[in-house]
Amino acid sequence: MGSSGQQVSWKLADHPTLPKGKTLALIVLDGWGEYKPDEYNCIHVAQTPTMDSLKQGAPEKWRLIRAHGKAVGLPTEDDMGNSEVGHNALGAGRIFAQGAKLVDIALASGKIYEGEGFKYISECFEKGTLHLIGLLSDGGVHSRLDQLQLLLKGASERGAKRIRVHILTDGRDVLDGSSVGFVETLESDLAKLRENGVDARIASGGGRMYVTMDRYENDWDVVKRGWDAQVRGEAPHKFTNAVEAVKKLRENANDQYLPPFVIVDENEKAVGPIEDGDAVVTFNFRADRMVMLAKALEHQDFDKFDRVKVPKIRYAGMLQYDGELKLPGHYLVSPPEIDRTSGEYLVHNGVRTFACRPPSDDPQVKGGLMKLVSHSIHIL
Ligand SMILES: O=C(O)[C@H](O)COP(=O)(O)O
Repeated sequence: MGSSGQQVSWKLADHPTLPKGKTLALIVLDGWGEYKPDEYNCIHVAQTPTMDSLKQGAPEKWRLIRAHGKAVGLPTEDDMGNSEVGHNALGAGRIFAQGAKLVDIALASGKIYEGEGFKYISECFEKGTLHLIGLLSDGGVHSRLDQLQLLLKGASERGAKRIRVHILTDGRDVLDGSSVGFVETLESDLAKLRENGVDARIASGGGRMYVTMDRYENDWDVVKRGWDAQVRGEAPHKFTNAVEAVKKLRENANDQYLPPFVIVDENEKAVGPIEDGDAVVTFNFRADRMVMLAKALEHQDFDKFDRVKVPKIRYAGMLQYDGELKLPGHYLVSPPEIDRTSGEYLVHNGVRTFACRPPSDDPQVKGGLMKLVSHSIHIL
């Protein structure tokens, strides 16, 4: 069965030019591409004799494929590619809307508010606080500021009376230093919500590479630093204003590595630790750097660090981040369902495959290009 529910044949026609019985290699070069040949293009400027000889040796066989924008299921042509969308798109044979686009569609249609995930968290709006945790930038790789803005508006219009945003500054998918502008924009949005009677504030923050957004279980201390600030309201730096916090902490660190901070009131009390009865949404659509926090928020038997306090909350991810682990159990938008990948076709047609990939790419690759199928050998 295909994703449309129709019976689809697995049979592949013989390729018009590729000979049968010969070995074929598919090699993915991460970060390699062609663009305007100017002095700022490092691949153009570098000595690349092997690639040059491949290109010049058989120009009739040389093809360029797009790895960004609409060709890989992103919302616009201005969206840069990244490893997750590339791994999902390669070998799918069709264009699937990726997380960023699925969230855009769900927000534009309002369907995000009709889904099970939003209903689940909104049960807390009457008595509890809505916490939004995620990357604050317009990079479009893990999250987008305009999606956060729409979610803030939509949630407050649907009953959220007290909102706390826990920000992670970027400087990796966007320019270093841009964090200040993003925090100013968010602060002005929150001020407008306050004018309309919603108690909305930034509660904590830190740089994405030092606070919360680790990946592949590389360093749980990163997640712990975020947990202490977001859940316990504890951090080495305390400020009464988030713009001031980011400006001050940038004196000794760039956006990616800002140390954790909490926003406190005039009595030095944190304004927004996560408490029993609260709702939490992690608003990144991309999975890899949110899975670890999702585990800490959701798993009863979590043992990667001492959480000290484990509030009884209702938690939803922007998307479900791991389909196999069903993590998190509640989410606002369903992730792309990528089926019938090229790897599956090869197996169904009796073509033996050998796949070799870095273990770090596992969560992304297993959904797309090299979806694990029986009879294919995978080496990590
Ligand atoms: O998470 C990161 O490090 C970047 O935002 C994207 O990196 P990648 O797409 O190359 O994994």
